[in-house]
Amino acid sequence: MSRNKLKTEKPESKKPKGPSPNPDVLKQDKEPEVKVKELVKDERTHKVMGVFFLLLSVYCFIAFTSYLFTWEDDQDKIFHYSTRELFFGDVKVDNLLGRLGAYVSHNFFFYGVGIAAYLFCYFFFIIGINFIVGRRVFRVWRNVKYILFGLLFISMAMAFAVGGGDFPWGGALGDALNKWTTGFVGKTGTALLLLVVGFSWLIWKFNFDFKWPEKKIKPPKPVPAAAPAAPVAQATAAAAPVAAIKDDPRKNGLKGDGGVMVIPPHEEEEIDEEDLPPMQLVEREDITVIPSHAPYMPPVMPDAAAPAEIEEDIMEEEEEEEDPGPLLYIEETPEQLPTPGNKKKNEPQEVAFEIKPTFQDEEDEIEEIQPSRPVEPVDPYDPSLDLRDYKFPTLDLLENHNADKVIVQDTSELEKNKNQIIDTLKNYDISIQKISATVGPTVTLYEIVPAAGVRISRIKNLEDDIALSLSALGIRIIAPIPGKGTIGIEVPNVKKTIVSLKNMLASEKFQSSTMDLPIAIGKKIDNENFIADLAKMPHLLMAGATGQGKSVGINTLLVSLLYKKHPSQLKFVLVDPKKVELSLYKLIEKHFLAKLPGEDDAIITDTKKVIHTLNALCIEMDLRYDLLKEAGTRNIREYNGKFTQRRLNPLKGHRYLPFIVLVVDEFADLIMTAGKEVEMPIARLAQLARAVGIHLIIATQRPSVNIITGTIKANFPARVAFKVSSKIDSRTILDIGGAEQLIGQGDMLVSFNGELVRLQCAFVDTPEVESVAEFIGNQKGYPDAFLLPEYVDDKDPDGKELSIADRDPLFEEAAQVIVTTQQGSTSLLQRRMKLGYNRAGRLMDQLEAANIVGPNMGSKAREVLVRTESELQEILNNLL
Ligand SMILES: Nc1ncnc2c1ncn2[C@@H]1O[C@H](COP(=O)(O)OP(=O)(O)OP(=O)(O)O)[C@@H](O)[C@H]1O
Repeated sequence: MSRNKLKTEKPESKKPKGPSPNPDVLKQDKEPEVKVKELVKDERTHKVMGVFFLLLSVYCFIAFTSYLFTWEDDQDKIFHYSTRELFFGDVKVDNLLGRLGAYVSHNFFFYGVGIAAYLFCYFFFIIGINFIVGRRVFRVWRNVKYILFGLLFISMAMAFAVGGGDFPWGGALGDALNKWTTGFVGKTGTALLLLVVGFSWLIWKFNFDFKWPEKKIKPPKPVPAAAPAAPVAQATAAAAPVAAIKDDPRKNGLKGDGGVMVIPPHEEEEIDEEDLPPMQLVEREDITVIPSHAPYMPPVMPDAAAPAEIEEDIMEEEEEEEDPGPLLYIEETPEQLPTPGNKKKNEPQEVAFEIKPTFQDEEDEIEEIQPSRPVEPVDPYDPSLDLRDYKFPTLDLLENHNADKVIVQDTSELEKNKNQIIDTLKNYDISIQKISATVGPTVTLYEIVPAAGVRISRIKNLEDDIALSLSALGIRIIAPIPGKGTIGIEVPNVKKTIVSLKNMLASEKFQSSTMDLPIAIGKKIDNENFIADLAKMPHLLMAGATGQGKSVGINTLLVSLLYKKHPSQLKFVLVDPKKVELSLYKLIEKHFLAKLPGEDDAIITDTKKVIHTLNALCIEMDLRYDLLKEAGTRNIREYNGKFTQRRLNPLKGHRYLPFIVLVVDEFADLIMTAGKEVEMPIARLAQLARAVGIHLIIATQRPSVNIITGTIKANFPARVAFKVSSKIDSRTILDIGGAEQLIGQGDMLVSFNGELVRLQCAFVDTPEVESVAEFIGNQKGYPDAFLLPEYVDDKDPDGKELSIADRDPLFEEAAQVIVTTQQGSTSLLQRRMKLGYNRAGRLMDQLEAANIVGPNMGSKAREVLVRTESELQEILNNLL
C-alpha cells in the first residue's frame, strides 16, 4: 500500500513549472498586467513629455528674446546678487519671464554660446514634436549634429564679427574659440576659415545649383558642335537625342538653357531624407483611390484632382522612374564620351556623380543588385500610420471570471479517485508502482507507472472496462502517454475552473509572443497556456455538438487576435449563417473586417454571398500570388518585409498585405445548401492560401463525413473537437475517438502537429466581446471595410452584358487607365482597380465595343486605339 501512496506533494514539487494548484503560484503567473515599464512606454507619457519639451522651447524662446532687450539691466543684477538672492530674494528684473528667465538667458548667452542659444529652442522643439506625434518627424541625431555644429560655428562667427561689443553675441564659448583661432591663424585666417566652413556647410546641406551655370555655358557650344564634330555617324546620331533630351524636360527644371546636368541626384537625396514623413501622410489620403499605399510616392497627390490628372501624375512618376535610366545613361555613358574631345571637357565630374542614381533607379528590375548596392538608410514604411492613433484594447475590458481562486482541488477527492483507480486496476490484476496526480482546470490527470512486468497493451485493451468500473463521467484513458511510458487516466474535477481569456492574454507567453497570428486557445491539463500561431496551423477546423463551447471558442480566437494585431495587419471575413453569433463584430467593420465591394453588411449571412465571398478570396489569393511572384518572394512575411523596406514599388501594384482570416461559423449549413460551390473554393483556399496570408477557421456542429469531406480534412491539419455525440463523430474530426468523452463547456481536444492535447478552452463572455468591439469601434477607422476583389458569377445573366448602354459603372475609369497607360491589359485593370478577373475581362470587352481597345490577342495585351485623353473624352461624351 505504501508503494502506491498518492503523491499529494506532487503539486508542490511542480510549483516552479507552474502546474501547481496552489492559487498563489497561479496568481503570480497570471497577473503581470500592470507594468511600470509599460506605463513609461505608454503613448500618453510620451505626449506629456512632448508638451513639456514644446513649452520648454517656447519658454526659452521668450526668455531669450526678452533678454535681447533687457540684458543690460538684468545682467547687472545677476552679477550683483548671489544665486540664492536671485531665487529667493525680492530682486526685480525686466525679463518677461522674471528672474528665472533672466538667469537662464544670461547663462545661455553670457556663459554659454551667445545668440546661438536659440538653437536650444529648436532642439527642444523637435524633441517635443517627435514625442507628441509619436514618431520620428524630425531626425534627432541628424539635428543634434547640425545643432552642435551651429553652436560652435555661430558662437565663434558672432564673437569674431561683433565680439568687441558689450552684448555677449558669441558667449564665452565663442570668445574662447575666437581667441584661440585668431591667435593661431590671425584675423584674416580666422575670417577665411569661417567662410570656408560656413560655405562648405551650406553647400553640403543645400547642394546649390551655383555650379550649373558654369557647366551649362559649355554644353550649348558642344551640343551644336557635337553633330558636326563627331566624325562617326553613330556618334552624331547619339548626340542628337542627347541634345533633344537635354532641351526637353530637365532643362526647364533647371531654369537654365544649357541643360546638361541631371536632377536625379537631388531627387534621390530628397527622397531619402526628411521628405519621407510628409510623403507618408499623403499616402494615407490615397488609401481609397489606389489599393496600395505609396511609401515613396511623391508628396503631390491631389486627392481632389480628376482621375485623369491623377493617372497622368502617376504616369509621369513612372516615366521619371524609368526614363532617368536611359537618360542618365546617355549622358554618362562613355559610348559618346570617349570619342573626340568636346565631351571630355566638362563631363568626367558629372559621370562620377551621376552613375549611382542610375543603378538605384533600376532597383525594381534588378533584384540581385540590391543587397550589394549601398543603400542609404530609408525610414521603413509603417502600414499602421493610416491609423496611427489606434489603441489596442486594454485588458480591463475583459473579466477574470474568478479564474484565480477556484483551482484548489479537494485532497479528499484526489484520495478517493486514487483509491478507486488502484482498486479497479487490482480487479484486473494490474498492480501499480507509482501514481501521481496533476490537477487541471477541468480534469485531473492520474499518471500511473505499472509494476514491472505489466504490459501497457494489456491496460489499453482493458480501457473500456476500466472506464466502466471507474464509472465516472468523461474518463479518458491514455495508454501510454506519448513519450512517457506511463498511463494516464483523466478524471473530471467535481469543481471546474474557468480559464479566463483575460489571464491568458495577460500571460508573459502571449504578451511577448512574436507569432504572426497568435491565438490563446486554452490551458493544458498541467495548466500551461496553449498559445499557437494560426499562421502556422495554417487553418483550423472546429467541431462540437451544440452548446459545447464552439462559439465561445471562436470568440476566444478572434479576441486574441484583436489584442495583438493592428487593423492594418489583419482583416476578418466573417461568415455567420446563424446570423447572431458574429454580429457583435459589426462594430469593428471599418477596422478589421473585409467585405465585397458594394455590400452593406460585412458579416455574411446569405449563402449566395458566401459563395461570392469565397471566390473573391480565391481571386485575392491569386492576385497576391502574382504580387509575390513579381517581388521574388515566397511568402507574405518576406513580401511585406520587402515592401516595408520600400523595395517594392506601389505604382506597380505592390501594397502592404494584411493577413486575412476567414471564419465560418456554421459550415454544415453551407455545405447542405451550396455543396460543391462552397467546398471547392474552401478546399482551394485551404490548399494554397497559407503562403499569401489567408487562413481559415471553419466550425461545424455536425462533424459527419459528408460535411467534413476528405478534401476538406486533408487540408486542415489542425483540428479542434469539443464534445461530440459519438465516437464516430470524434473519428471524423480527429481520426481518433475521445471527443465523445469530453465533458463540455469548453473541454476540448486539439489535434495539431501530430499530437492530441486536451485543453480547457479559454472563456470570454459575450459582454466582454462587446466591450472589446465597442472599444475598437469607437476609434477612428478606415473609411470603409477592407474591400475584397470583385467577383462576378459567370452564371449571373448580368455578367455577360456587353451593350454600351448598360456598361459597367467603372467603364470610364477603366478607359482612362487604359488610355493613360497605353496598355490594353486586363491584369493591369485588375491591379489598378482591384477588380476580379471576370469583371476586368468584361470591362475590356466593353472597351472593345466602344472602340477604345482592339480585339483580344490571346496572351498579348490588346491594342489601345485611343491615343490621347482628349480623344477619349470625345468618345466618352459621344457615348453618353
Ligand atoms: N471555455 C468555456 N469555459 C466555460 N464555460 C464555457 C466555455 N465554453 C462554453 N461554455 C459554456 O457553454 C455554453 C455554450 O457555449 P457555446 O455557446 O459556445 O456553445 P456552442 O457550441 O457554440 O453552441 P451552439 O452550437 O448551439 O451555438 C456557454 O454559454 C458557456 O456557459
